[in-house]
Amino acid sequence: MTVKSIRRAYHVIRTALHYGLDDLLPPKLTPWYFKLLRYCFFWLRNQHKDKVGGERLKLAMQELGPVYIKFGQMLSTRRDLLSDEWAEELAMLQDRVPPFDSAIARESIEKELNAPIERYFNDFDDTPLASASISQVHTATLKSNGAAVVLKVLRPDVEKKVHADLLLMSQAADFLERLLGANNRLRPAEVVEDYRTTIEGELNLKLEALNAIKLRNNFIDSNALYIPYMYEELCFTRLIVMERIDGIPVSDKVALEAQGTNLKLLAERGVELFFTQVFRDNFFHADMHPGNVFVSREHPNDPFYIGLDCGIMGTLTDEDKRYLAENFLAFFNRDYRRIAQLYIESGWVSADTDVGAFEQAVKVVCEPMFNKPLDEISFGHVLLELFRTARRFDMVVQPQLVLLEKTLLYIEGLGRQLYPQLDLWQTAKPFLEQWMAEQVGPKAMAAKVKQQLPYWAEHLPELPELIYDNLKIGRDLSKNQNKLLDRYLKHQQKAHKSNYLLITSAILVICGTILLNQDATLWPSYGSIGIGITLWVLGWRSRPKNRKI
Ligand SMILES: Nc1ncnc2c1ncn2[C@@H]1O[C@H](COP(=O)(O)OP(=O)(O)OP(=O)(O)O)[C@@H](O)[C@H]1O
Repeated sequence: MTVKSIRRAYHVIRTALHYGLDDLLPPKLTPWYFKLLRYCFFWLRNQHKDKVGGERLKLAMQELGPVYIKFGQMLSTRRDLLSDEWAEELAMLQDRVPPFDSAIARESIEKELNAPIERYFNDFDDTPLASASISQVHTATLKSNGAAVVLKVLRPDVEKKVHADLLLMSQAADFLERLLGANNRLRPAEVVEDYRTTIEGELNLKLEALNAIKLRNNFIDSNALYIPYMYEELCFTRLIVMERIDGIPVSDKVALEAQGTNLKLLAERGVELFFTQVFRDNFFHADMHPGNVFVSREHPNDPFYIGLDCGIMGTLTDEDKRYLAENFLAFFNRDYRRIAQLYIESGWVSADTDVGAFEQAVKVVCEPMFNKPLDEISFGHVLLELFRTARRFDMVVQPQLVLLEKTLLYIEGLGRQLYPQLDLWQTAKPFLEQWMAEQVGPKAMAAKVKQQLPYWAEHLPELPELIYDNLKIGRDLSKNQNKLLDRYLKHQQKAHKSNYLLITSAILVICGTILLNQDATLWPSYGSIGIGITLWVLGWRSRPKNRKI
């Protein structure tokens, strides 16, 4: 421990005591050394008795600086952990920090470029366009083609500060974990680990640039989302350069209305975008707060979103996606047993969970939602309630699902804010239905077969040998057995050989037919069908003639 980290630890403890955060722990979880600490710092203690717990936590985090502010913002999205009042209080934390000296910004930029700014840029503006806790944004124009760009550069020493604060946070979380016991639902260590992954991702701007390039390519032909062009050759870990955009902040409804933006279309496109990113591309922007989303100024009748800051992206496994889609469909069918089973099948809750009790708990939270008309039901809210319930059954936190739930809640909130009559179910249904159809329809089967063809191509030649080896073992075993057993084995050998040929022929014919339907090149399809038919004839001829042994 360095002197600096001891001083920081003291600052954190003093702030916590000042806002009476220790009082928020249940009395039975207050060990003697806590009491001693309170006694030693009695003059500092709880000067904000009049304020509620959430507000006290918010003020303390505000005072502790950027890393804690970002942590508070992240906590505010964990509505599966916090009550709505606490979450709303923490969501008010503002990540506004004074800009750092432009001379330092210049120095950092030149260090990354390994050249003076003037070699690549004209009109570099020393006054930053925006300044946040992790980075600062400056405008300039590219010397090579005069394009308007922005330079995003990390704050000096931000990595060191983040890591020092993260270390303290994880120590505090481990300590709390011990106080609360193994079966606590708050899981502070897990929450801090989650935060570490997020914030460490934000410290690597190159990663943000690569995410933006991928997302831009996914939506290159889209009329719903635009991602600014990244100048990849000028992107590094501590500096990225991208096209400068000119849009209206999505939260500025007055400006959007003033230019006659089609808000209904815009709201629907938001929901469409979310489902396309999740279900089509499996790559979604997971930090869609208002500062990162803008709306195009041109063609207000055909508006599109402009997305910035791709530092936090989410992906789901194919299984997670399927369970998720099935969860929604089971919810709309009011099939609560299926929901409970899905949580167990997916491994989100442990296999020994009492299905009946879980089903009941799900029913209690979901059933009242149907008191509203179907089009008013929020998918994000459904997920949130399901996760809250599942946590009571010790759901293992799935960070990717929490990201998804948080993004969904935000997109739906945004959609409703832009166009209060937005019919979420009608907008989302085609995506879910199409995706489910693709999962079980002939297309999905063809895709699976295509995916597995290399495996079969590799292992099919080994099959006869494997079967032969198996039979040989059987034969060796039977050498000393009686004749009947010998005859039986011979019969089985023939049957096995014939079955193998018949099954292989069926696989080849099915594959060939599916490939033919998929407009694939003709020769592999016909070849596969031809070989299939030949094997079928061989298999049929080699089957055992006598049914009796
Ligand atoms: N390509 C761009 N064109 C125009 N303005 C931009 C561009 N990129 C960023 N900005 C401006 O800079 C602000 C901060 O950018 P960005 O969100 O990428 O930074 P950040 O440090 O990650 O901030 P936060 O932590 O709040 O997300 C944006 O809200 C926007 O106003």
